[in-house]
Amino acid sequence: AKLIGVELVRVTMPLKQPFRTSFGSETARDILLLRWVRSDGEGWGECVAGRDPLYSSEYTDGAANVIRRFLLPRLVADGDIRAESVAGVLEPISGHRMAKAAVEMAVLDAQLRAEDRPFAEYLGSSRSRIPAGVSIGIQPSIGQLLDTVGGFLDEGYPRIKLKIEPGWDLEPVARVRERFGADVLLQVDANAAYRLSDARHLSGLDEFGLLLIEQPLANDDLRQHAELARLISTPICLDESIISAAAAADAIAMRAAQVINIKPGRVGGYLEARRIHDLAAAHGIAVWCGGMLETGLGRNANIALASLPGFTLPGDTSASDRFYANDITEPVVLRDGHVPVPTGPGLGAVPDEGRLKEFTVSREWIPA
Ligand SMILES: CC(=O)N[C@@H](Cc1ccc2ccccc2c1)C(=O)O
Ligand SMILES: [Mg+2]
Repeated sequence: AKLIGVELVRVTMPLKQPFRTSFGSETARDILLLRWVRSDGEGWGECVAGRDPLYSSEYTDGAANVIRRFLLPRLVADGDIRAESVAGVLEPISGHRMAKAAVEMAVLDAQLRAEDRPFAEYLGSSRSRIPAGVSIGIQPSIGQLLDTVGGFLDEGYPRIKLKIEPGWDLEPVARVRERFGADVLLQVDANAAYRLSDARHLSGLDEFGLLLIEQPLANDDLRQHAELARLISTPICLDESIISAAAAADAIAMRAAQVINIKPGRVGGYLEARRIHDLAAAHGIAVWCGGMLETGLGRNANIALASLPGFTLPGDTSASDRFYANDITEPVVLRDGHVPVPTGPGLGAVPDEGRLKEFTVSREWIPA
């Protein structure tokens, strides 16, 4: 089918509460969406980059720029690009994985819709729903943390993740354990806030029976994570460090990660994400699907990916209303601690025109 053109749509989604991590606090999500228009239909992609380059070196304006100037021209030149070819065609462009992932996602959505195929069927997965975890930011006080945790447990979330940083780690975990007991599935995410010299301090988490500690050290330091893994008993999970299947192979071989958080945007797309799932499964490494405060577009695609069998731990695939009062798609809803795997064609969701309009900041049409 012929490519007619691509539309870059910038939306700003206000968060219900500020979301604070060790790298900053966010009150709204600045998101770049792509509408991939073919002669036989269209597809949507979502770029997970933040407005500012804090979680990673990518940022929303930069992604829009690299897509407009370097990624689209190469794909348009190809004529009738298929999703499975996008990564190869874009390989000469160095980095920009989140931007590349957004483009591949839009191509994949359009392709699957044209074939009337649900993403889960394309992946060969069969679960109809998956358990959903929830990520809780650093709170202003222990009291507010306990209220927030209690609220999400009351909603039925089967797994709680707490953001931690130096000065907000042992006590919050101890107080959550004290209030909610030892059986709650509990994990922490440091977003690279610690150093190897903090190992003794971090071993203080070992008594709390956490599922894992996510990305305790610097994004580019597998060796130090392997050292830390010998000094603490809490399993180490990597997020920011795992930027590709090759990086996952290194982390597994070096024992720098016992668990891997898979984020399609971070690794360059859903097809690379599946390769990491397959690699981890071959090594007996558990994976779960991370979140980037996606709209229902990325959220539904993540849920379909997370329905693959190797995703054995609940991911950050919370309901839409965890972050947003209104989503730009039909909201993802939590039921009995699970979210449904989308069954419609493509990646499973389309924007509601009215909602999209409400949050749109700018639209830019790029003819093929
Ligand atoms: C759900 C969760 O904890 N996500 C990320 C952190 C994160 C949080 C907020 C973000 C906002 C804009 C861009 C990137 C962001 C990444 C994580 O697992 O580490
Ligand atoms: Mg993380």
